[in-house]
Amino acid sequence: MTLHLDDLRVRHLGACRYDSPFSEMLSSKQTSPHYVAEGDRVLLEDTVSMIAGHDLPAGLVPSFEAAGPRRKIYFDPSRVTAGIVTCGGLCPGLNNVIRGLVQELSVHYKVKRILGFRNGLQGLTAEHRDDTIELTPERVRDIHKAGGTILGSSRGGQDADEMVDSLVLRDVDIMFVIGGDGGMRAATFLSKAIKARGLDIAVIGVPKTIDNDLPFTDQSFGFQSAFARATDFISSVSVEAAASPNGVGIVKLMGRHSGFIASYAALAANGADIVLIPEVPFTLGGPDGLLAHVEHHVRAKGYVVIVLAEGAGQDLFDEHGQPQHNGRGTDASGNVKLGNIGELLKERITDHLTAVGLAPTMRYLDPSYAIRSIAANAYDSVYCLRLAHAAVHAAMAGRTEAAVARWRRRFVHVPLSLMTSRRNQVDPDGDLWMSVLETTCQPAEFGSAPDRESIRSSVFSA
Ligand SMILES: Nc1ncnc2c1ncn2[C@@H]1O[C@H](COP(=O)(O)OP(=O)(O)OP(=O)(O)O)[C@@H](O)[C@H]1O
Ligand SMILES: O=P(O)(O)OC[C@H]1O[C@](O)(CO)[C@@H](O)[C@@H]1O
Ligand SMILES: [Mg+2]
Repeated sequence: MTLHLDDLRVRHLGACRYDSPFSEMLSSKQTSPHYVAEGDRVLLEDTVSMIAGHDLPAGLVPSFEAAGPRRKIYFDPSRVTAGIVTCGGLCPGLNNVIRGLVQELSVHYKVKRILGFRNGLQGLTAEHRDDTIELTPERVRDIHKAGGTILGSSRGGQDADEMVDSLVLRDVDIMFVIGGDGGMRAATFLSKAIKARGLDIAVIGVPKTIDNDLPFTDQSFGFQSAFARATDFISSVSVEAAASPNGVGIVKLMGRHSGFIASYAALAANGADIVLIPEVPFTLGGPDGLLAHVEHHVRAKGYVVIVLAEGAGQDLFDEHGQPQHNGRGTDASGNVKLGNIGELLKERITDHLTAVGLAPTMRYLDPSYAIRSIAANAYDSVYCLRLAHAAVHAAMAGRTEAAVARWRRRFVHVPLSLMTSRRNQVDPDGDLWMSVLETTCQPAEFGSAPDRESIRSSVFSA
């Protein structure tokens, strides 16, 4: 998908006429390696060949609007009511973002009121629209020390007009949606319904998910905290497997259809022999298959450690007649339910090793929610705070139907339509996966795996 400058422009509600509380501080700000001045833009691409490929003057190559405080703002802060909602799966840092939004809105912009809508976007339905939490700096003082979200979260669809009615009835002028791909779709959906009704309400998305499956951001917040926590479980099964005859240590990690958590956790723990991710299909049998490779490790060093992304090997269920493990169907938000690849591999590895006389000692861990229900680590805490600041500046400046993100280490405004345009996945031909192969010394592919694109399209078609 070739992007042009116009594809990266975000919608503005109108002219900014009010003085910003930051206007004095900004008077001397210039673009530098450490700051992007108001009006300057951040390049989408960062190699000479990619830039040259556009054959355009610098000002016309694709670029994002820089995030950050403006000299003039669209809303009169004294008349602003802000709303905040958290949706989808839990993620370290949700409370940090809420706290950052409340502090910036209250302390610097001195907005009139901040409402926390409960339990995801269902909190914007007629049934729940009045069940809000008044958010103040005192109320959020210590919330960043705990995982989860003080507002609650949920999955499932809501009617756009009903949600817009709630914003109107609660006098909300700016709405912050903290969510993953689903939440960003919801924010898009909400923004378009607001525009269709000619309403002056800004919607700003703060991209969230441990999966890191969102595009146009360096990383989604919470991802680092989650994969850091996952390394503890990899270390545990490595100790267990190494101390057992024919030890087989397996850790199954979240990440839905993206293998970032498994890849980064394996690199961080630096102890895995095999990493399996959704983006790289594998076969079980045959001389080059996974089972033969597992057997090789057990024979050569007495044990094997496998880091398994929950979305890996989904194509195997049909081929291997394992419907009992295959979730099939979708969750309330329409996300495909994954088959339990951990159970399938446990069974197939146990059968294979037993058949060749290497009865295994299986050590299997599925940390599942343990890696996403924790508080944010120091890195994500800072990242969440700065995303929150950027989100408030964007909303107060009348940007809408946009998300705030960090792109090539600069904070930028990304059109919501781009945030949901594709799923961010590990590139099997990219440098991250190359690092995994260099670290594990596993083959680039196990057996003559099916065509990657056919796997990808079949998994994501639901
Ligand atoms: N296609 C869609 N159109 C409109 N709204 C959607 C859509 N998909 C999801 N949503 C809304 O976004 C909310 C969250 O979506 P979802 O449950 O998929 O989690 P998410 O935001 O992707 O987060 P995570 O991936 O971290 O779990 C849903 O409850 C629903 O309100
Ligand atoms: O929260 P639920 O509905 O159990 O969904 C779990 C899914 O949510 C995530 O944690 C975030 O999308 C995925 O990694 C995981 O597959
Ligand atoms: Mg999602």
